[in-house]
Amino acid sequence: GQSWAYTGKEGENSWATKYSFCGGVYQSPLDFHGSILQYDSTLKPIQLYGYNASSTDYFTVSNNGHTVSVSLPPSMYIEIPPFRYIAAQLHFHWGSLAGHEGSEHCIGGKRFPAEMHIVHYNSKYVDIGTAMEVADGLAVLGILIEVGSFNPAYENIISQLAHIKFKGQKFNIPGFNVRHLVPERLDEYYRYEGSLTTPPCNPSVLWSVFRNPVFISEEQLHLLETALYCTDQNSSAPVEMTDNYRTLQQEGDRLVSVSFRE
Ligand SMILES: NS(=O)(=O)c1cc(-c2ccccc2)cc(-c2ccccc2)c1
Ligand SMILES: [Zn+2]
Repeated sequence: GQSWAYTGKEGENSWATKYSFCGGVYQSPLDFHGSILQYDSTLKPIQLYGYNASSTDYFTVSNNGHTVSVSLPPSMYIEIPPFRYIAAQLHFHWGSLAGHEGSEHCIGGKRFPAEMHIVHYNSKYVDIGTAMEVADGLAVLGILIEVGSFNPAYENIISQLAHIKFKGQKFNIPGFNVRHLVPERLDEYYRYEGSLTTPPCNPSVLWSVFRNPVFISEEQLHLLETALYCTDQNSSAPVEMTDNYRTLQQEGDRLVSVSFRE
């Protein structure tokens, strides 16, 4: 489709001219801060199914010019009663060597080094394109990423980035257990109604952002921040893929439900 970027003429302040939802309501990401949080005792632990993909399955890792995405099999899904949401793909948002802060959601004003999104669509819709167009179509899991010790699960993806340095490149990798990319506590998360954080910014996402971050090493983060380009292999003006996160949006009259007390 049309082009957009995170900086320059086609940066996020111009998204709304080409993608009207981006200037609309219920936009994401948000900063999870005291005054908009509300404890909700009815929020149950997120239920993951089929996340332990077999190594005979394969995932396709792609550079789409804006992020690195990993295709996921429809045998993977989550249940958020009363609906089942089928996995589609996961992808990342990160910063740069300069800033090292590239998460989209923030907690109490703290931006994390990076964030991973696992995108699912409501099984009541025939396909993801249809689901994107309706308010209850998508459910995205947000995983905040902190710097800590080396993470072998994330290495499954990070070790492949050299194969997809340029826009349009894809590479198949053996399936692995995606559960190991997700924090331990599936019962502690922030929940709100929001949107895609990239154009076309459809307000069709039920967000669940886990309270606890996962950890990757400084070297793994450095690779994520330096390996990829937004441009294709033949470009005469290569553009590094960094700072691919959207700024914080207005919560409007929205509250964010939290599944934990303190
Ligand atoms: N950040 S996000 O979670 O809101 C998101 C979801 C989906 C998405 C993916 C499949 C089905 C439906 C929605 C795609 C992107 C995206 C990121 C970079 C470039 C282009 C698209 C981002
Ligand atoms: Zn995302």
